[in-house]
Amino acid sequence: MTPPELDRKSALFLDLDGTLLEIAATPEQVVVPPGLPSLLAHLHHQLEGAVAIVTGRPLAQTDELLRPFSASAAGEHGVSLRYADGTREELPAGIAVPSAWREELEAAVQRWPGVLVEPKPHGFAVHYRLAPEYGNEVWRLVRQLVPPEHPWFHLVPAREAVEIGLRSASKGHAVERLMAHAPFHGRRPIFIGDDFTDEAGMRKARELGGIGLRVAEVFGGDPANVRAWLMEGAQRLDGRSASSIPTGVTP
Ligand SMILES: O=P(O)(O)OC[C@H]1O[C@H](O[C@H]2O[C@H](CO)[C@@H](O)[C@H](O)[C@H]2O)[C@H](O)[C@@H](O)[C@@H]1O
Repeated sequence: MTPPELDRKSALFLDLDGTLLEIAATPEQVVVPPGLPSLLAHLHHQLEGAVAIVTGRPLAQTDELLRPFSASAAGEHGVSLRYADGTREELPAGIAVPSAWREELEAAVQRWPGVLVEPKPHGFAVHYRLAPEYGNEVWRLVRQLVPPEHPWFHLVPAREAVEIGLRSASKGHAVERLMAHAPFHGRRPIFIGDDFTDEAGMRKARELGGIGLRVAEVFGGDPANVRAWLMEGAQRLDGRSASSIPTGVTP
């Protein structure tokens, strides 16, 4: 499948890790290509603000990574929302993975060298990319902690990781909420993602008359191709040459 052409009525919903950014050994080691924030800012200007980052990372961390670009966004797989006018929808701080579970996971990773925990304001991720031999044990423990029928929390499979997240949130819900507001309302949503949690965002984009693009299928699994497509879209929208876009982004 070839990706569609961006047009002035598009709205972009972009996942971060594995979509805009190459996967790194640990969450802290991701590298943001130097021109990416300005490319996003340029598209944001061209699409009158209809560009949102929809990520599993907390919003503060996302802003830090993409600084100075900051716009509409959903963090922690849809738990936190920020609209174009800066309004936030955020759950109370107390609605979070219970400290007993956090402590049990922190204690467990002491026995599993290379396994990392990533505490978030509401959720809690465990990464085994550096020690895949412990993947089964990680899953065994999180399944014990969070049974399938748990009313508030569920397990979110991720790339070489698993996260305990809030059942009530999803990237689909985030797309729906953002699409109900300016400047997204009335546009054609294009959701691009690479991971299990992105599927809900893609489904919602399709339900709302748009499209969902999997990085593996449409971009050969390579975030550089996603960035190149965004760059081409920006050029086409401008009717200008690549050199006139102040990004310096190299796919
Ligand atoms: O929704 P996303 O923006 O794709 O975020 C999903 C998770 O991404 C991060 O973890 C993943 O990327 C890391 C850096 O490349 C990698 O080391 C890890 O193995 C991946 O699972 C992030 O750390 C999580 O918080 C996000 O939920």
